[in-house]
Amino acid sequence: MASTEHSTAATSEMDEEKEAPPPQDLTLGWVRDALIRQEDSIVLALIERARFPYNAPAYDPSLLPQQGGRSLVEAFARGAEVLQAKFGRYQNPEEVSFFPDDLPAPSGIPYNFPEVFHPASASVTANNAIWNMYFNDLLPLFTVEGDDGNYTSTAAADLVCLQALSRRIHYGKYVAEVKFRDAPQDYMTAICAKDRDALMKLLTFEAVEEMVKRRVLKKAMVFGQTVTLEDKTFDDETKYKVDPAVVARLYDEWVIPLTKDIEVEYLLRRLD
Ligand SMILES: O=C(O)C(=O)C[C@]1(C(=O)O)C=C[C@@H](O)C=C1
Repeated sequence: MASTEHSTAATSEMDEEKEAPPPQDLTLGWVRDALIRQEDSIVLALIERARFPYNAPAYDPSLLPQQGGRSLVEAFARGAEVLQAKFGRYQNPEEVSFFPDDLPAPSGIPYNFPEVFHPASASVTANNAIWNMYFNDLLPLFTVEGDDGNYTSTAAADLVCLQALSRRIHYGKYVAEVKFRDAPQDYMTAICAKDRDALMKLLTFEAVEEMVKRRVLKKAMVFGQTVTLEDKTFDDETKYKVDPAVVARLYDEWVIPLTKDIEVEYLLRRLD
């Protein structure tokens, strides 16, 4: 009996860790838990990318003339998206393509993902802004200068970071939908007036944002330590795999503001 109880408890803990599709009766608590889980993916993706130096040739379009003016990173991302689209990645409304114009029809295993989004709002995207922010602002902050020739592995690691950031930021659509359903009258007034400032004010919870920033800073410290068998204390001299301050800044300057932009854009189309 005791062992059955134990295994039941273990299963439910594992279920909490697993990423299940959003339920139809979405709650703000459920969406926020999903955002917390995605913090792990983002921090770990940055740590993986930081294993390689900056690797400038991966971003230089002149080095791959046969790719029609595209850098290795862009050509790799486009090719990876084509392959992943073919096997159904973008059937999941959580996944948003960076290059949607060139994608083939899916021929993967069919699955009925719950339709949570309002149809007119579903196509809202911030992927251009995410792409530009990642390469122009973020990447130089968490990679060291240098060239170790691992351009394709670098491009693959970049794409994992971009996809994790994109998924998190576009989760703003779930947040917006659930907030709209919870207080339709408040939101309808601002939507009808096309009042972006009022919408921004309605959907902002500063105390939650502060908690998110403190938590990602802590996660970058915990996940970014070098684990050894010796006892040691962590202090200002501790070297982290990615600077925790950069992860906090990523959320403060880009992830949270872009999530809020997605929420506003989603809501503006919510009554169409
Ligand atoms: O949790 C929410 O209510 C969200 O809208 C998400 C989020 C975030 O990006 O983390 C964005 C806006 C809020 O001010 C708080 C947090």
